[in-house]
Amino acid sequence: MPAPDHVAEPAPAKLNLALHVTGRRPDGYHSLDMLVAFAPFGDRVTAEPAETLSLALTGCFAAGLSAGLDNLVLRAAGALADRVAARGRPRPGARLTLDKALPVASGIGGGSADAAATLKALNRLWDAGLNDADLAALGLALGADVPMCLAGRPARVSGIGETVAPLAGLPDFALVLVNPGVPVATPDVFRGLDRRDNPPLPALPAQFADLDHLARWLGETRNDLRAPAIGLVPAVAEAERALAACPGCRFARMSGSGATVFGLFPDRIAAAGAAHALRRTFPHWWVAD
Ligand SMILES: C[C@](O)(CO)[C@H](O)COP(=O)(O)OP(=O)(O)OC[C@H]1O[C@@H](n2ccc(N)nc2=O)[C@H](O)[C@@H]1O
Ligand SMILES: Nc1ncnc2c1ncn2[C@@H]1O[C@H](COP(=O)(O)OP(=O)(O)OP(=O)(O)O)[C@@H](O)[C@H]1O
Repeated sequence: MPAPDHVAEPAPAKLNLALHVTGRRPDGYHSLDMLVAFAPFGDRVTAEPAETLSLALTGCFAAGLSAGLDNLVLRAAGALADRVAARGRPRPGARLTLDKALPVASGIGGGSADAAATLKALNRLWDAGLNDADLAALGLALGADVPMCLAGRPARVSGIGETVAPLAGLPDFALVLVNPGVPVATPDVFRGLDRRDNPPLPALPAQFADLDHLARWLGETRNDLRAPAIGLVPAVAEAERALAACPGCRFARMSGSGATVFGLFPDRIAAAGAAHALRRTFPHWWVAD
């Protein structure tokens, strides 16, 4: 089969439905026990053949981001190009475009999702032949969230993010995401933790019967990064309260290290109604459904 001349990969927002900090390794990284899921929307990475690597940014959050070598898209592309070159092939290039729809440094893994989408896109464009385990190992070196973003489906995730156990499925729900517009640096939030030896997640049922079952189970869990994040950005608590008060919202919680808060709704009509009301009340917040 000839190599494709244009590859596009979605980079959906990652949600930490539950996040327990269970320890700290000698290198400073924290061991975590998490339930993660993915939104049906997010960024998008496209790749076309070219002599060298380059990156163009589009989308409503492009302005806040550098298109230089520090961008996780170019870091992922560079790491994969090195791997291809190490096998004796010429170092490949690509013209990459990142459509940045997710707010930056917002706890929904945008950079990690972009890195994962880039690895997948270029693995195909370059016919590089890396398997899922190779890609996950390469991805982990770019960010702890990249392996779960490569999997791209609901999972229990542990270690520092490298152990990804896909779940049979989650009940159907519709999502609303709210971000109060303040970027949060993940290391600052981990630094603010009072305790690092919390219990792991409670046992997962073989299957969740419905959204109310999932919401009850989530009620027994935590996001341990919530308190330090609220210490840095008090508006997270306001976003949680505003979402939880929307008609139909079954559960609301901060994702990752913040400041984005997700709300779970039974259907798209309830979610759209909540998003509309939130946009009117908080015109400066980012609201997605
Ligand atoms: C908070 C989460 O988003 C939950 O999914 C992730 O653990 C963070 O994932 P990420 O942004 O891809 O993380 P990285 O870029 O690897 O690390 C950013 C910083 O977060 C802290 N960090 C991250 C992951 C982890 N398991 N322990 C940590 O302590 C470290 O200070 C690290 O320097
Ligand atoms: N393509 C990218 N998208 C977003 N951030 C990027 C990208 N490339 C580099 N970065 C840098 O990575 C940092 C983290 O951004 P990101 O949006 O991934 O954070 P996050 O959503 O809090 O991630 P997580 O949930 O994994 O902690 C930012 O400081 C940003 O400058």
